[in-house]
Amino acid sequence: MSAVLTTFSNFTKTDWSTLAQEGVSSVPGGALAVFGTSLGLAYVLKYVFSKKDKYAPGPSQVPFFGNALEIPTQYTWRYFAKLSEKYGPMIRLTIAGGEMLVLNKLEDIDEILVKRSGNYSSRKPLIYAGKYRSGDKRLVLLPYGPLLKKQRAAFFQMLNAKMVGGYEHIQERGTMKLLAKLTGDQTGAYLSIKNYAAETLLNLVYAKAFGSDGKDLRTLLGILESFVTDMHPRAYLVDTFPVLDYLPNALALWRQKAKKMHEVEVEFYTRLLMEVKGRMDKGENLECFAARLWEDNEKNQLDLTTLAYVAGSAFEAGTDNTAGTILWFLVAGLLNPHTLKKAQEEIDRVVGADGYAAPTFQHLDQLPYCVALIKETFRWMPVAPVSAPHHSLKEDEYKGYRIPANTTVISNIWAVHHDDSLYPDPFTFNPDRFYKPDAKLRAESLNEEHYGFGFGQLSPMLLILQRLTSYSGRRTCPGQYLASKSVFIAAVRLLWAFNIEPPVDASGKPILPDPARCRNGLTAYVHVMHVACWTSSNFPNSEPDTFGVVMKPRSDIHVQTIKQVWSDPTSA
Ligand code: HEM
Repeated sequence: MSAVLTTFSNFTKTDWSTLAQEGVSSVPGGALAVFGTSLGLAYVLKYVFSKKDKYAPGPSQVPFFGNALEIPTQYTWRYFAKLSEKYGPMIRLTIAGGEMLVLNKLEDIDEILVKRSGNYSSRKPLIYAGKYRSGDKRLVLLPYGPLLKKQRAAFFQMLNAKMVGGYEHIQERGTMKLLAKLTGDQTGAYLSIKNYAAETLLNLVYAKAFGSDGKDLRTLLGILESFVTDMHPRAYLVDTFPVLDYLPNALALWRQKAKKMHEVEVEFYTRLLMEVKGRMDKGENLECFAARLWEDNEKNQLDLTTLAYVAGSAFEAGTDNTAGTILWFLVAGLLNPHTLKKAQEEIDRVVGADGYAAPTFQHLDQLPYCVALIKETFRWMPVAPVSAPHHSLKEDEYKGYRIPANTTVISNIWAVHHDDSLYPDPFTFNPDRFYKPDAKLRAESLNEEHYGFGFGQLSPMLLILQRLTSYSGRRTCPGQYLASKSVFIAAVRLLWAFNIEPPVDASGKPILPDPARCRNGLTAYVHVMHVACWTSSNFPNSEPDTFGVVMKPRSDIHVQTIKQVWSDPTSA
């Protein structure tokens, strides 16, 4: 009950004030009153008559708002899991007349999002964030159709399991920079991990590092922050009432604002892309996502703005999730020190305990416990606990329930990962559940047996199809092979270099993180950059709340090796 009340106050504070500022202010009062009354009536009628349909069960709805006032903007996954204890694994909710179906069980997700993916792989069309701000070109918001397929194919050509092998030296170099920073300054651990994720991606996408003035980093984070806010379906009134899009420009100030942002980001992403082209034209041999996009564009035939968005999307979608997972790895390790010890022993057995050589990707297949540790991190606390909302195209029926066209379908990854019929004793962090000392391990093994990257592409048939074609699944994370490797190499190298321990209080008692407390990853990021805070997201991702960690270098030799490798730009 208290959770619902807290949530309610969050909702009132943030979303509705945004609606009031951005939407209502741009419509004349009288027209709005008539419009509002008719809509109100329509919603009441819909509410009354919809009772005849057999929908999935769910909490009762109030007229007009439906369940909007009770859906929390934080810990949404726990709220959905709690509802499923009362109503069953499929839950119907409505938000201001819009249908929502929440799926908490793997079997339902598998049937709806995977087997019937042709109907459930679209996104809700967003007028503000999609049509105007993104010029209908941003992958993550694209409805299912030819442009989405083209963009995903382009992503897949650059980031499939085989191709990401070409980026390993960038990831290894990035982690060495991280270790070098941490041996010098422990206080900035949080920021260093954030920087590692951001800079590694910038390097992978555009073959460059952030300038020392931090200008590009600030611009990128500014775009990211405002975009995630803007794509909340309730951020702008026009997305709840699309008819407002017929208003002329003079009465729709939000439209000018969205178009302005579109211009800013197109200019920024195009500049980064053109820099890569300029370097290629001068004969530089660049190993990066943008260079491969240019090379493959004869085949892909994407226009310049689309190309700019495809490359920018890689940075936007990957930065915070990668950093958040590394932070969860630290939290899990602090609470379960025996797992870190076991992993360290394994690393020492493989590369030697003397500190002269750091583990690399070449060692992955000899580190089954470390692989299991990372997989368990993805399972235990998925950084995207509820998947990005999918959108159905046509009416459907499942298990006797009606699923109308245009339903928002949300899969609760966290609930699946804590289903004890799939993962016994699910709240215990236990890498042994994935430990297979005799299995033949590949980098892709990191992505198997959990659903941290969404649902639907790892069946053996699809994997074969993937290797033969550009098929990348309909909506699963196209950066997943890169992401899991970035997390793996960072975690394994942190373990190799440091003893990872909690800080202690005055009486010597360890101060442990509380795994139940987390915050939206982007909020924290933005907070660090001293920009205004924001509290809700359409694609909520989670990172642990502030926690203390002490990383003690394991020996002077380890420190020397790190310094030596880092100071030599040719080694990683
Ligand atoms: C640990 C890191 C990451 C996690 C846990 C993660 C997870 C996810 C999840 C759960 C989705 C939604 C899937 C769905 O709609 O069903 C997603 C979408 C996406 N991810 Fe990731 N991701 C990570 C890193 C990355 C990276 C590094 C990139 C790019 C290089 C990336 C690019 C994308 C894109 C473009 C989408 C939207 C796909 C679409 O709408 O079709 N992600 N990710």
